[in-house]
Amino acid sequence: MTTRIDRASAGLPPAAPVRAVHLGLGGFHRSHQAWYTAASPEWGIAAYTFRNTELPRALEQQEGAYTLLVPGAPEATEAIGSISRAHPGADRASWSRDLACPDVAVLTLTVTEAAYAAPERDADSATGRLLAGLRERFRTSGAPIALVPCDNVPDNGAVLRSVLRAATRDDLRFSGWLEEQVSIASTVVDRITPAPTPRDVREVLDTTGLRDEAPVVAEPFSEWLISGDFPAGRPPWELRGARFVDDVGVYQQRKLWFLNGAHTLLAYAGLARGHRTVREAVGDDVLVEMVQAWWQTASRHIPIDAAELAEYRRRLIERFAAPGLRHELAQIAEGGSQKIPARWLPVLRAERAAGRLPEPLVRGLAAWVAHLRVGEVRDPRAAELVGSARAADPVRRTLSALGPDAGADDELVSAVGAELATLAKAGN
Ligand SMILES: NC(=O)c1ccc[n+]([C@@H]2O[C@H](COP(=O)([O-])OP(=O)(O)OC[C@H]3O[C@@H](n4cnc5c(N)ncnc54)[C@H](O)[C@@H]3O)[C@@H](O)[C@H]2O)c1
Ligand SMILES: O=P(O)(O)OC[C@@H](O)[C@@H](O)[C@H](O)[C@H](O)CO
Repeated sequence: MTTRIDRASAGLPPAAPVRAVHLGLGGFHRSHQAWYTAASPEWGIAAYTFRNTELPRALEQQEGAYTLLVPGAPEATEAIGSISRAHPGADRASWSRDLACPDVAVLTLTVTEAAYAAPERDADSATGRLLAGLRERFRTSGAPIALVPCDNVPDNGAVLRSVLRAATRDDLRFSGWLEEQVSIASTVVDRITPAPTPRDVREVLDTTGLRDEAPVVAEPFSEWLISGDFPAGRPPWELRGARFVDDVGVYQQRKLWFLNGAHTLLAYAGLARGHRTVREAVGDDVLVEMVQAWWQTASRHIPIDAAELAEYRRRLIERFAAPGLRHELAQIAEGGSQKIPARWLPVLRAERAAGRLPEPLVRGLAAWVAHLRVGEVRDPRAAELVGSARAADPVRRTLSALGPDAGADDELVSAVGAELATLAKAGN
């Protein structure tokens, strides 16, 4: 009979009082924000999923305790105890109570790129839930709070602010309170955290001797850059290396273009070449050459010192090739319509403005269209995109969905079309 992880079996202190709330409890929150918060025993998190009910149930049975497994760095594997309570998103009563509580100083979010795409008024959307909770706070204590979006979205703080403004413009008192009392930080977040699998449960049992139904596996590297104010205080995240900066802009571009941009290239081009994981894809010289060419192209448009970028690129290849982390290309390929605009388009536009056709992106876009034609497509716009990619003139129609300028660019459409034909001939 194996022992299940809980606070006592993991040697963790009792749950701390809740002073932070999280929306979008998934793998990344557990490997990143909860790990940073775990350095301080005074800050407990009440974490809410969106639709998942299994994860909060498992965490509640474990008193919030879970294992962060770090392959290749056994000293970094640890039991995390910063989640004091876990709730399904449908638990609206607790959500309202937590957000109304003046002791709660911080609300972090990992709600995927799609959640920021439009000002959603639907009560079940991330924005709807966020607004319902903030309205309760406004109605009760009115205490200040800081929102900390942690999704791979450029200017995530400014984007969240404009989503909230658009959704509340008809309510002057509430929107005035949001402007005055709700601070919104911008962040760059980084820690490669593949979607958890049943295999992780077995590995944790082998490593720690404890049964854990909610473990998470992540790489040793972690980064968190934050710019913004915390009017009601915050956990001392800097104890684990978070950095507070005036402006995250250039670091955001570096992360989104170099890391995430390369991931998205590897995902579509790698799947087309029969690979399944990032590690497999960076064992393929053709793909590494394409990623290096992408980085070379992106380097032209980012004001970071060449030596620093070279070191960043070297470390990325190391991180992508790390053994022990099974990062599925299919997972990264999900939601391309939400990811490509942030990861590739700024560089594509800058290159086109300079009269150049960036070869790695031509290949990446062709691989994306090929994926939409034959792959298992998971995307909030799947029906529309699959329809476009499988109709006549697929490249123009699909690129138009990314941006009208891309679809109207004859030279780009023709180059992507030629590449798509080459892929089709090669049997993909
Ligand atoms: N996994 C990583 O390596 C990583 C690294 C950096 C940033 N991120 C960011 O974190 C996000 C979550 O990643 P994850 O690995 O935790 O994924 P996950 O699938 O494990 O968890 C995602 C969470 O978001 C919720 N969610 C999904 N769609 C939503 C929506 N429309 N509105 C609100 N919530 C929604 C899910 O229910 C779940 O609670 C990513 O989308 C990305 O922006 C992830
Ligand atoms: O999490 P997503 O789906 O936005 O993107 C997939 C990966 O590119 C991403 O999770 C990276 O691994 C992560 O951003 C590294 O910090």
